[in-house]
Amino acid sequence: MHDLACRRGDRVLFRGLSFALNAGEALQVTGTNGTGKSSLLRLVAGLARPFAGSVARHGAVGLVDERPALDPELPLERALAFWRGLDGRTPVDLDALGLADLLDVPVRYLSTGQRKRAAMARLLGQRAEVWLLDEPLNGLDVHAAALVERLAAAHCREGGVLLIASHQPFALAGMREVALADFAP
Ligand SMILES: Nc1ncnc2c1ncn2[C@@H]1O[C@H](COP(=O)(O)OP(=O)(O)OP(=O)(O)O)[C@@H](O)[C@H]1O
Repeated sequence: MHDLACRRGDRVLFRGLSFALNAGEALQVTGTNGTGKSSLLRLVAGLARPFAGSVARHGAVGLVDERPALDPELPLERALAFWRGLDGRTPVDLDALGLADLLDVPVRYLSTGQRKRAAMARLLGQRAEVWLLDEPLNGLDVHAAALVERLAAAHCREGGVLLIASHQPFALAGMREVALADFAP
């Protein structure tokens, strides 16, 4: 991220944000509701264009936000199979994610935490080098939250890059933190 600025509607949310993440590094962006955390992830993902500055990425990007890209009408197994057809057949431990007993349940019936875990399953299958996690612990019970923290640590150990947007604490050794409010105009 180089000298990045973000505008939504007629308001500039932040400006002058520069940051570099190398392989294995993690950064948490913090800030109160509406400071622009999700907007920043969308800029980094390439889903929105910066008002100023630029983003450069190396490697594939996996974004997990509150909208899992899983067909709500399909049973979970088939919704995940759709992505396996595109992402490749990386084995994902659905048991560890607490999803093994839910494979016949339509995605629209999954609880908030179950949907989040399903989104993590898809992310793991994607094998993207860059993980962008928007409020990754939202809706998760303590066991699932600890699991996601372990998955994030493993991702970084394997040389992945991690950018988290959250106002909640996320336990990850060595993760740096930046407060988006410091870049308000
Ligand atoms: N398409 C849009 N047009 C205009 N304003 C928008 C648009 N999308 C988001 N915003 C505004 O941009 C601001 C930042 O939104 P964003 O979702 O990035 O914040 P956030 O820090 O992730 O908040 P939260 O902690 O509530 O998730 C909010 O005030 C929001 O209303």
